[in-house]
Amino acid sequence: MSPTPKNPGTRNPGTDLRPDWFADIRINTPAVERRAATLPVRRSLKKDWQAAWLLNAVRCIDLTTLAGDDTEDRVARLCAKAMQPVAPDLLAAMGVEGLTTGAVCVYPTMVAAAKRALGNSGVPVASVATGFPAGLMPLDLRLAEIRFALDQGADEIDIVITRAHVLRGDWAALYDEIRAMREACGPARMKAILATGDLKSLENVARASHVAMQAGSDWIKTSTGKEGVNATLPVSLVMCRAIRDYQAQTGHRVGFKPAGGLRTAKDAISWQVLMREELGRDWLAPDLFRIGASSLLGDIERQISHHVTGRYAAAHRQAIA
Ligand SMILES: O=C[C@H](O)COP(=O)(O)O
Repeated sequence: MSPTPKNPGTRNPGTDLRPDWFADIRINTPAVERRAATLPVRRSLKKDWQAAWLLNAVRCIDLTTLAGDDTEDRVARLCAKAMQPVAPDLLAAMGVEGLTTGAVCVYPTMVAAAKRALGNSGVPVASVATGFPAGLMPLDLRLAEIRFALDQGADEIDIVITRAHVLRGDWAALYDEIRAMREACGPARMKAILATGDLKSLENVARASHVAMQAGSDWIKTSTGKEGVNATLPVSLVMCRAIRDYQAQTGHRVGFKPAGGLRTAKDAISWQVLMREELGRDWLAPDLFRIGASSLLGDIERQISHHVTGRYAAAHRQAIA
């Protein structure tokens, strides 16, 4: 029997490096792909049920801007959207109050602007760090970047791993690097971006997931959004099963964040079905589930508008995100 689960929101303290927990992992890729293919059609969600799942997706979104031309003004507009992600008239029609996104996610130099814009709304600011997106910088600079983001006020840190450690099977190097990042994060909760599109095999995805959790990551995240292939359902299924195995071994609950390329309301529902069926209802809340997305919210709001009014809103009503 698994150890008793920890409370939501508590940190994952990690463990010593335990390669024996993942060394023998073999993945049946066709079986994973078949299972993943069932998820988008697993539930035919209609009307109120569909609206409820879409509203839940909104509260789990890390509303993101990670572009070279980001400005403080753009970040302020993103934050306004995070605090009021769906038009007030639509929410009122559904009897919903106080809906925000799970967080906003920005580059370190934009954290202070995001904190100012969000004020005391309670919406956390997540900062990417450690040489996002490639991570190819000396470790001391990557750790310094975490400290900079924290000084600016970041509540959560999304780190990137050195893909070469995974490709060479150097699990000790990967563990030590993530452990050092976790220590640099202090009280801020940490998401480890595995950049799964760079990892070459589902076995590597599973092994990197285990090492990231053993090193104390509070969430594991698929992608930066900048790889050639970003979040996919097969990769997400493998990562969720690693989370389940880690919980069975330790009792610690680690969150999951698919990111990159999630654009449609249908995506938002498919990934929630995955969480519900593989990890259970507790993984449908922002403490344990985030969707990293820059443009998903627009389609969700469009579908919610259709649900409430019977019409699709004009694009200008969903101008941001
Ligand atoms: O972490 C979030 C991703 O960078 C967002 O990717 P996206 O722009 O494809 O939604």
